[in-house]
Amino acid sequence: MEEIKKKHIAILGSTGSIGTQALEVIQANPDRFQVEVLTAQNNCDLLIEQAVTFKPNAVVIGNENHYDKVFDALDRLDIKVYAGENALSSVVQMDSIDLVLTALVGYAGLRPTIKAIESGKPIALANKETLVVAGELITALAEEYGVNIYPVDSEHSAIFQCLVGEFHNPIEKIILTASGGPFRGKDTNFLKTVTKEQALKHPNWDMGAKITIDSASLMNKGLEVIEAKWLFNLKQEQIEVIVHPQSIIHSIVQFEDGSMKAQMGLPDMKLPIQFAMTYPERIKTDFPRFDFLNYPALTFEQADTKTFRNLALAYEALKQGGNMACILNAANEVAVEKFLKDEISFLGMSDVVEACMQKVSFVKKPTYEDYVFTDEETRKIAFEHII
Ligand SMILES: NC(=O)C1=CN([C@@H]2O[C@H](COP(=O)(O)OP(=O)(O)OC[C@H]3O[C@@H](n4cnc5c(N)ncnc54)[C@H](OP(=O)(O)O)[C@@H]3O)[C@@H](O)[C@H]2O)C=CC1
Ligand SMILES: CC(=O)[C@@H](O)[C@H](O)COP(=O)(O)O
Ligand SMILES: [Mn+2]
Repeated sequence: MEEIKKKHIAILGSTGSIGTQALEVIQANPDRFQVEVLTAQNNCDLLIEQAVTFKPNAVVIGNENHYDKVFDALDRLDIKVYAGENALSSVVQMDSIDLVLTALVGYAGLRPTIKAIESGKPIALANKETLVVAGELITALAEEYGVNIYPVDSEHSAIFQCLVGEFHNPIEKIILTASGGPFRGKDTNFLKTVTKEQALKHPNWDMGAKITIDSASLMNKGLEVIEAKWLFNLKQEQIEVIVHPQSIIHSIVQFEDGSMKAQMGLPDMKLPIQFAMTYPERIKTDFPRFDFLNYPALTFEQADTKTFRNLALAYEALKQGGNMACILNAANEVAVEKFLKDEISFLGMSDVVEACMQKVSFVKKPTYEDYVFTDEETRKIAFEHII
């Protein structure tokens, strides 16, 4: 039997929700994958445990204060240990890496993703913020370096799966499904006093804190609209959102003949993670299967963008173009962090985003340096707005 060449994977953010599920996929398929790099920001205990199990070539701990502890645990196993933000951007360039999974959260994903693309590494992209901040730059770079970006986000993986075999057929529109989050159907009066504990209870998905808050505020769907624009080269008018509380249909493509294709299954991120790592192949899994009889009703509703203003703000950022989505993202990252510390209210998050979109300098054709400056300026203005 022909031996399959193992794919050597770098996981940026291996200690998070996506990172740990990616490791489960790898553990179930040891003949196909080898872990090359693991990274974490603060969780050095889990990073060490993962490194002992998966024996990567190198690890990066973002917070340099943890370097000694990680080094002491892993050096004797012949695992290279690096620390700090710059190390992330260096490590992705290692010759031995075949695929970089960007499973870290937030703006921090941008620079390592650029460096990975410039080194010709295919990207399995979970870190949607990278495309929200700098979609134009990233897609241009990917084209220049001939690098594929495989979506991990469940909706975008669904679209991608619907497009397999259809890449020559123009898309009329796509429909991204949204669960509606824990506050679906609630009004502004109710939302005034909701707590982070309530917002962190997603009805269908178990995810990291930042994306869970984004789902509750519908910012996640706004970020996904922007992510879809860049991944699939669409106009804003071609991207719709529909609320589908069961999260079984993960998204839909409509072609120019009117035919619609949808991808469905139980809400489980291991499938999109695995598909991004094995494309174009599908490999056998023992993930639980969807049964129609357990879901007699799959339902759909209009998204309430008057109450959940973030989705409308994201469409507005997309319409304005330039660095506006970078402003939206940075303001939202500050707002979510402050909400998680009980320093602003749930509805206050949209106020911060809106204020930053009005106040931060607009740049029509941003360079990488402009994005860096915009991110910094927005964070300052967001903090001033909150104080
Ligand atoms: N979770 C999900 O189901 C889905 C997630 N996504 C996207 O995937 C990305 C990851 O999400 P998720 O796994 O939920 O997030 P988590 O918060 O669970 O994990 C984040 C990971 O990134 C690391 N990290 C945090 N901050 C930094 C930083 N500043 N620099 C470098 N690394 C950092 C964390 O390390 P440490 O543990 O040490 O803090 C952790 O490994 C996000 O962009 C999210 O939007 C998309 C679709 C679904
Ligand atoms: C699993 C995944 O892809 C998340 O982005 C999920 O879609 C969040 O659910 P919402 O639809 O509530 O934003
Ligand atoms: Mn998603």
